Amino acid sequence: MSHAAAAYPGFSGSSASPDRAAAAVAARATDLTKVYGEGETRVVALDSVSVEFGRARFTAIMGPSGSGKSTLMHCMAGLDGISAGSARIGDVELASLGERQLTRLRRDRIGFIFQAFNLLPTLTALENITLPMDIAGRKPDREWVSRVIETVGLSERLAHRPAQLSGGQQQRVAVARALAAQPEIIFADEPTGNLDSRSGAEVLGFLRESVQAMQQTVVMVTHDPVAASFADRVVFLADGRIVEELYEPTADAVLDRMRLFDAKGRTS
Ligand SMILES: Nc1ncnc2c1ncn2[C@@H]1O[C@H](COP(=O)(O)OP(=O)(O)OP(=O)(O)O)[C@@H](O)[C@H]1O
Repeated sequence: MSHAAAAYPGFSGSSASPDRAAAAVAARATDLTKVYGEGETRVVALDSVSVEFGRARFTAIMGPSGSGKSTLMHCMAGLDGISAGSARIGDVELASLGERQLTRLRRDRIGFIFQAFNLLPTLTALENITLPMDIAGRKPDREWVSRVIETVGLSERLAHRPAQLSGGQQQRVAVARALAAQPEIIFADEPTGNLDSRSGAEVLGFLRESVQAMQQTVVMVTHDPVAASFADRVVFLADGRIVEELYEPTADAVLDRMRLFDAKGRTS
């Protein structure tokens, strides 16, 4: 049993294999470079990064603070422009889109889960879950939404407002909100950063379940080796470059790699 399976009862473990990585690609960066500032304040946050995020796969992005994790996610999600190279969601080249087209793409094709749950306090759990679809003028697929709500265990809490929910429950609402619209890809930035380990494991279990049972694609930035062990694959960044990948990671294997990079960082 993997570490993830031990941490999350009901979690059946990953059946993914590296072979499946060659299957359909949900998002792809090619020689993606992102530079912030100029002159003395110039920072190369991403240095010619090429990476594919497979469909119906759970990928974790790890690396030391400042290595470019959030930048990679923001560029791939169309939240930040790129300096050179290419970032695609499906077949769509993000740099070719205008601001309105980008907004529509984010709304219609991408789901987001942030460390701060970003729920609207005046809305109930159910209203928060269906809000993105309401804004997009899309009719929620009731059967699907019910399945998502059941999967994340919120059936008894739908009329509650965020303040009446625990942190773990609030993040489950955020997960359900991202899943309900059936986006092509979900980007999660430290989704368990504000949760205790048990709630965190639950939320990660639901994300894992959404990949396995619902063929959702998830890309998650995390510092936590246990969180990363729920993924099919871990991509390690250092100084804006991809330096390592790990398939079917265990928390121990992730920790080992992190120690290795720390040691290299100190000696280089
Ligand atoms: N808006 C910005 N303006 C200038 N520099 C930035 C900006 N955003 C990020 N950077 C720089 O780009 C580099 C990568 O930052 P990024 O936030 O992607 O790292 P990270 O790996 O997500 O870090 P952390 O784990 O601390 O969140 C850092 O050196 C950071 O200072």
